[in-house]
Amino acid sequence: MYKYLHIYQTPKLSGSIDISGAKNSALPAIAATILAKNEPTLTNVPEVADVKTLLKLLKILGASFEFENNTLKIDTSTINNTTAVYEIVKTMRASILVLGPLLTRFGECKVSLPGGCAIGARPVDLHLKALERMGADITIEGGYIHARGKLTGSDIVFDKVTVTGTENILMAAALAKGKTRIINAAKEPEVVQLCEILQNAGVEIEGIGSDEILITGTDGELLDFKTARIIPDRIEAGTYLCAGAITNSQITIKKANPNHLESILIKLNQMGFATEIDNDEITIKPARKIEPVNISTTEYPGFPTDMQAQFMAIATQAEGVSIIEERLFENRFMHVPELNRLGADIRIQGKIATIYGPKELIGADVMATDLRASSALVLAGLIAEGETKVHRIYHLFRGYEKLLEKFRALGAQMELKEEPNP
Ligand SMILES: CC(=O)N[C@H]1[C@@H](OP(=O)(O)OP(=O)(O)OC[C@H]2O[C@@H](n3ccc(=O)[nH]c3=O)[C@H](O)[C@@H]2O)O[C@H](CO)[C@@H](O)[C@@H]1O
Ligand SMILES: C=C(OP(=O)(O)O)C(=O)O
Repeated sequence: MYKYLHIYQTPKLSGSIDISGAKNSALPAIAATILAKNEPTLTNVPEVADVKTLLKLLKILGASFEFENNTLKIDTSTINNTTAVYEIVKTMRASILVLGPLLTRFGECKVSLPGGCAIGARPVDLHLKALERMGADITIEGGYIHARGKLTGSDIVFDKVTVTGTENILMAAALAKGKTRIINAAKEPEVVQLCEILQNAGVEIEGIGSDEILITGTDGELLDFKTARIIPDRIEAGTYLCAGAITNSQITIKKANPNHLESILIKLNQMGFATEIDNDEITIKPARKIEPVNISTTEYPGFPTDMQAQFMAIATQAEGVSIIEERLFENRFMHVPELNRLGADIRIQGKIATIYGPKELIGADVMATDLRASSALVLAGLIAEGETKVHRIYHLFRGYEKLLEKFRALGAQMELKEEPNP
């Protein structure tokens, strides 16, 4: 049997929901526990498929953990295997995050080379070059990255800003001998949280939140982790705000961090939606007229690629022509043909999507292709006349905790249904 999401048209949403911890912060934070001498505790960890996949990988490596009520207590002192197998890595690219910590702690590891995925080729060449600069000997054998050697601090210049690349080098540098300078580092809030976790565990780090980070390694000494609370998921927060926007409703998200959502809020405001911030709560209000928008995805603090698909769904309802440029991933428009199946008029030319709005959407069968493309289809399904079935829904559960519960709390009508494999 396989599951699909059956969505009934829901003209208006209302009410409020809590935002979960960020998947993209939980993953590096969990990988970093490989560097621990104690048993670290992480709170506000989202119970999503990607987190469970990473924990499965750590268990295969020999770690043990308890994960209950969003609190993770993990013991990595028992790791006795340093091979991240293909069977796990193929289901989650972020498994590459164990490369830096395994190598720096054990001096040797094998990590299956992540292939391309639905949104692009996504090479890891920058991770590998940086580790080589730090003294690693890296070969690719039988589809595996085989890394060996003791790491020493070095100057790393990333040719492109890479989030998991920066995270891998931060973790590798934490136990290396000497100082590592990362130039052109990623500044995403998730990178900042990883720096803070490592700093609280005893690693000297300067330049946190800037594009130049200086890490003084402990020369092999394991770290004493303090309990850390995973930051709110800015992409989940943005997605629910988009649900308010596409249905032109007033809803409130709680336990969010508005500072991490600036570019998203600005674009919602430009589209005519007022937003009100009260500490960690954000309320979105209906627009008198939904205005078209121009968006170009870029690194933080710019507009996130992980919100591109959701804004495209809203743009189908704007009164005029919107332009969305995807600058990070070469294949991140897989939702376009599916939105068009629902009645949207979106045309792609290279990195640019032109969205002709407003168009009345009509329910249909659509196919989820990746995590955020799936969420855009759910948003479109809310306003599509009649019923929409979103297939291959497992993508969504990689990153949205309690998705059905949260949408239902806002008044949406949707259910998970099963049908035999075709
Ligand atoms: C688990 C996690 O945190 N995932 C996020 C992370 O992915 P991820 O860390 O994989 O994305 P990167 O920041 O590395 O990718 C940015 C760009 O650099 C390129 N690149 C990257 C590494 C490399 O070695 N060579 C190379 O060419 C990529 O193909 C892409 O075009 O940041 C992306 C960009 O904000 C987000 O969409 C993902 O949700
Ligand atoms: C692209 C994403 O995740 P990943 O980098 O793990 O594929 C995402 O969270 O939108």
